[in-house]
Amino acid sequence: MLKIEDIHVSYGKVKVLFGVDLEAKPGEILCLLGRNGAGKTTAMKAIMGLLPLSQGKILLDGREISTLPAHEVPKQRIGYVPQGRRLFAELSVAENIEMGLMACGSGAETREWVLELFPRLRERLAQQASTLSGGEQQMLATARALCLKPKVLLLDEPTEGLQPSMIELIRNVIVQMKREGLAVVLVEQRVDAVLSVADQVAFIEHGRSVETLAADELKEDPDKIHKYLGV
Ligand SMILES: Nc1ncnc2c1ncn2[C@@H]1O[C@H](COP(=O)(O)OP(=O)(O)OP(=O)(O)O)[C@@H](O)[C@H]1O
Repeated sequence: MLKIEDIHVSYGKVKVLFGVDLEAKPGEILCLLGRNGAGKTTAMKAIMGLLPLSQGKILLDGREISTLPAHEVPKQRIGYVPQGRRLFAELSVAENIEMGLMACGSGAETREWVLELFPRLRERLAQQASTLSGGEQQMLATARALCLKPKVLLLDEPTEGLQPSMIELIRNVIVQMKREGLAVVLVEQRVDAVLSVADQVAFIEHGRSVETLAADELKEDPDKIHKYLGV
């Protein structure tokens, strides 16, 4: 479904991606693992068209999307929950969801679907986003991305800094999205969390894809984790 082929990306003159290849398939969770600064977030931003590629391409269902302007990428039904959530802090929960729906012309049915996934948001529709707890903000950011009815969902460290009950809740939604046939790409630091949900694990080292393997293979060969992450 989503194919990233040999992408190279720079911030100004500083090159940070030197060849990243990934493939996210429907009904699967692909986890990106790598040390701090390896380039995981940069790869997600590049997929969303937020950073230009100096080499390589990104394809969705065989069609190149890396030539599209950034505002067209979500319309291809690629949902993105960036690290740090980026909500409209001054707006209410309902208004944040409305912004997500408007972005791609979704309606009441989609609104109902996301509120069923996150009942806690329904209880807080009038509350200002900035006053939500960290876990609730993560729910809202995820709900907003799901308003696109995405085929592909990119999540950058969605459980960072959350308490265990919230982590469990977010994790359940991610697994549910996989079951609904979405291709999920997840950046996650915690190896145990990766191994419990991932189908495929892609290691990125110093801006390069070094190895992608099935999560089951990784469980049988945990030395790889030490090799690439030093833990
Ligand atoms: N806006 C920027 N300008 C210049 N360099 C940047 C910028 N953003 C990131 N970098 C650099 O690019 C490299 C990759 O960063 P990136 O955030 O993609 O890594 P990461 O694997 O997501 O790390 P982490 O696990 O710490 O979130 C790092 O060396 C970082 O310092």
